[in-house]
Amino acid sequence: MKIKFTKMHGAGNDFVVLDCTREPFSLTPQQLRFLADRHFGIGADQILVVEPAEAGEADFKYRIFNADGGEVEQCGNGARCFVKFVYNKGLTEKKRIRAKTMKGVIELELKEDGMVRVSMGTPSFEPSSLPFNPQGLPSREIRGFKQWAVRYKGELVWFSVCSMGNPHVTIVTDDIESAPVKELGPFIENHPAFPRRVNVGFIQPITEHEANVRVWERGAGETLACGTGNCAAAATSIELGVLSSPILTHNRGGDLRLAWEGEGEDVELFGPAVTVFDSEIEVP
Ligand SMILES: N[C@@H](CCC[C@H](N)C(=O)O)C(=O)O
Repeated sequence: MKIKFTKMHGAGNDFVVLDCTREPFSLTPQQLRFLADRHFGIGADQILVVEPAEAGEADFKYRIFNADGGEVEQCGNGARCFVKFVYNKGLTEKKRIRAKTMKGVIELELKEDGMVRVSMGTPSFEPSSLPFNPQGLPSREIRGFKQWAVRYKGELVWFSVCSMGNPHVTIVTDDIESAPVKELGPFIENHPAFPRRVNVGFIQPITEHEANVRVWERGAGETLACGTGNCAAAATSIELGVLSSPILTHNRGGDLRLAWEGEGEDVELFGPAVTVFDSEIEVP
């Protein structure tokens, strides 16, 4: 089967975007892994599939698949690319779009300067929302905000949990470059306390409103940026009192801007969305 695709990225978090609004088709997890494969396929952290929404519920349905072929709930950088994709392909004339994801409807806005603002929904710090089963793990509170620890190489590593629709752990570090993202990331991603696995973010506050961030993504490994990982890390850092809104984050693939006014409010994410090329590929 030959399919048309668009390669895009948001701060270096890269995507294969598929238009299934006119002709629906479905791909097996093996075919999705092939598309994401950087040696034998196109290469991507996630595959984004645009579908029509049910009448009245949203403008589009937007599905997200990790490079390992698993379908997931939410993707912040992908959401920005999705907006640019539907607008540039003439699938809509709207610049404010509502998109239905696995976890509900998110609101997006294409700005005049080409940047995209996404309302990513309210963060939840409830363990059950990830899900996270903390039984047996050491715990503590900082300013009334709960943290837990895993033992890694003989040391306790303290972390917080946050759901942005998808599950996140955030670890505050004082040196982002030496943070063991590639070792501790997969260790926590696959820890039995997280039955649906988890994304693992590291954040190094620089000033009250600025931080460095790296994220080990569930089902994709370390990416150059993770939008929901940045949202979770920002909201967690605000709760811990180490950062204040608004926050500028530096990621290996570029900068993102975030704002969160506290409990019950949506996290706002701003950043770039770039089209790299359009092409087609024979999928085995
Ligand atoms: N890159 C994304 C998140 C994609 C999904 C994530 N790996 C998960 O498994 O939840 C983003 O920009 O948010």
